[in-house]
Amino acid sequence: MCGIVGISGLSPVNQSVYDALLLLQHRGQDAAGIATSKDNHFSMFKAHGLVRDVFRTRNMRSLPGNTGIGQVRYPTAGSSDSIDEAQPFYVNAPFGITFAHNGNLTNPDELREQLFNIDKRHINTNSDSEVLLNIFAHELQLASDKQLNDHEMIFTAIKALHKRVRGAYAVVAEITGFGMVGFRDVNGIRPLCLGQLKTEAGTEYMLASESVALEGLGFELVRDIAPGEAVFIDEQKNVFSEQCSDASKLNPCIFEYVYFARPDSTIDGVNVYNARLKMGQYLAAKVAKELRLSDIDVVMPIPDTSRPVAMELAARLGLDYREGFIKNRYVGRTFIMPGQSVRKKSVRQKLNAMSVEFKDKNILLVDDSIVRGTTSREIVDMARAAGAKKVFFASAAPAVRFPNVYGIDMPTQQELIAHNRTTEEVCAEIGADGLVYQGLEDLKKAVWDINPNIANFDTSCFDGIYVTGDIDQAYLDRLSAQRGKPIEKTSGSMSVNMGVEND
Ligand SMILES: O=P(O)(O)OC[C@H]1O[C@H](OP(=O)(O)OP(=O)(O)O)[C@H](O)[C@@H]1O
Ligand SMILES: NC(=O)CC[C@H](N)C(=O)O
Ligand SMILES: [Mg+2]
Repeated sequence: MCGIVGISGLSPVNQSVYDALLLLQHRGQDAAGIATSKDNHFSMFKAHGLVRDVFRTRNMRSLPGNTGIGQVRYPTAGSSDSIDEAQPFYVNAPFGITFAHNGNLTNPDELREQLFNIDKRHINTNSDSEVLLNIFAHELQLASDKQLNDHEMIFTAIKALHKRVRGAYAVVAEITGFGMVGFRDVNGIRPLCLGQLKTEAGTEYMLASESVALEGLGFELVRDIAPGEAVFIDEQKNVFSEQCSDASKLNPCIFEYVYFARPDSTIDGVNVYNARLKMGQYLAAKVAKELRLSDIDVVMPIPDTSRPVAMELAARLGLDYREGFIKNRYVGRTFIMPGQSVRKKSVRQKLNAMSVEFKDKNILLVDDSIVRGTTSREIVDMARAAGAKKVFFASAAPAVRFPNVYGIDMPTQQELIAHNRTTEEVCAEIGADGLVYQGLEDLKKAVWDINPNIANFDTSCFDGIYVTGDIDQAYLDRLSAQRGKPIEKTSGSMSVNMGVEND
C-alpha cells in the first residue's frame, strides 16, 4: 500500500505535503517523495527511507510552489531497491506531468507492449506506476488535439485510460499550466478523498489516500472520490468532477479496514476504528462458540492495529483486557517491510512481553490478521517464554489463502501460512492452544453495518475472487515466478538517474 497526497494551495505547500506524508507513513515505509510546481516549473525530491529521514531542510527549500504532490511507497511492482521507482514520477510531454500512484495494475505487461509498439513510449523502470503515467500522458496527448475545454480534455483522457488499464489505482497528478487531478479505478479498490480548507485568501484543496491527512492539516473532508470518477482542480481553484466510466462499482479492498488504514480515518463512509470495533464484536461471538471462555483469563492485543478489535472483544465477552506486549515506538510496521528476514527480526525488536501480565495465566491473543505468520509464530513463543500457561489466538480477518494483486505485496501462495493448511494445522504451526478466525461474511458485515451502500468488497486474499475478473491460476503462477524470489533490501543509496533531478 502506498500513501498519496496532492495539495492545491494559495501559499507554499512543501511543509503541508511533508506533514500529510507523515500522517500517511503507515501506508509505505520504503521511500518518500514530493514534487511541487511553481511558475510552470517542477521541483522534486525523493529517496529511500521514512519521511522524517528523507527530507532535510535544504531539500525542503528546494521545493517551492503553491501546488504539490507526494507519495510514501510500499513496493508491489519492481523492487524496493530502485530509487528510480520511488514516486512521484515525471514525464515531460504533454505539458509536463508529475504523478503519484497507490495500487497495482493487473495488465502492466500488455500495457508495456502497447506503449512500446503502438504509442512509441519508453518505460525505463519495472514500476507499474510508470506504465500508468505513460498511458495517462498518451491519452492526454490525444485528447489535447480535440479542441476541448481543459477539464473535458482531462476527463476524456481518463475515460480512455479506464478502458485500457485494469487493476487498482488511486492517483494524484499535477499537469503544468492546468492544475491538479485525482482519480480512482472503476472498482475504487484503493481509497482517495477530497478535502477543503477555507482561508481568507480563498479555498485550498487537498486529495489524499486517507482522511487522517486532511484532518491533521485542518482540512475538512468533502467526500470520497467515487470509483471511476476524476476530480480536477484548476489553477484558479475551480473544482470539476466527472464519472469517467460506465462500469464503475464500489468494491473497496476490505484489508484497508482490517489493517492498512489508520483507525482515525474514514474511508468510503466508514470510520476505520468503528469497523474494527465491529470486527471485535463479531469475533467475540465466534470465540464464544469455538473456545471455552472459562479457559481464558485475559484478552491481549498484538500492538498496534488489533487494539480496538481486542478491546471490544474483551468487553463483549466480559473478560479482562490487558496490554502485555510493549511496543518499541521507533520500530515501524513489520508486515510492509521488504524481505522476510528483516520482518522476522523486527517483530522481536518491536514487541516485548511483560511477564507480570503473562505469568501463570491463560491468554487469548488477538491480532487483526495472520498473513505469513511472522508475527504470530514469534508472539506465541514470547508469551510462553514470559510464563503464560495456555495461549489462544484469534484473528479479526479470515485465513489469508490467496495472493494479492491490488497493492499488497503477497504475490505467492507458498508464503502464506494458511496456504494448504486447515485452521488446526495453522494453530499447530504457530504453536497456539487454540485458533479462531473471523468468518468472511462477518468481516464484511462489520463494515457493511456502518455503510450498507458499499456494493461489495475486494476479498480476494480470503476467497480467491478477484473483482477485476482478469486473474486466473496462470496469472498467479506467472506472478509467483516473477516476484516470488525473496526481496531483500541491499542498500539505502540515493540517486535519481532520470526525470526531474533531486537538488
Ligand atoms: O502474519 P504476518 O505476516 O506477521 O502479518 C500480520 C501482522 O502484520 C501486521 O502488523 P505490523 O507489525 O505490520 O503493524 P501494526 O503495528 O500496525 O500492527 C498485522 O497487524 C499483523 O500483526
Ligand atoms: N502499494 C502500492 O500502492 C504500490 C504502488 C506501485 N505499484 C509500486 O510498486 O510502487
Ligand atoms: Mg500487527
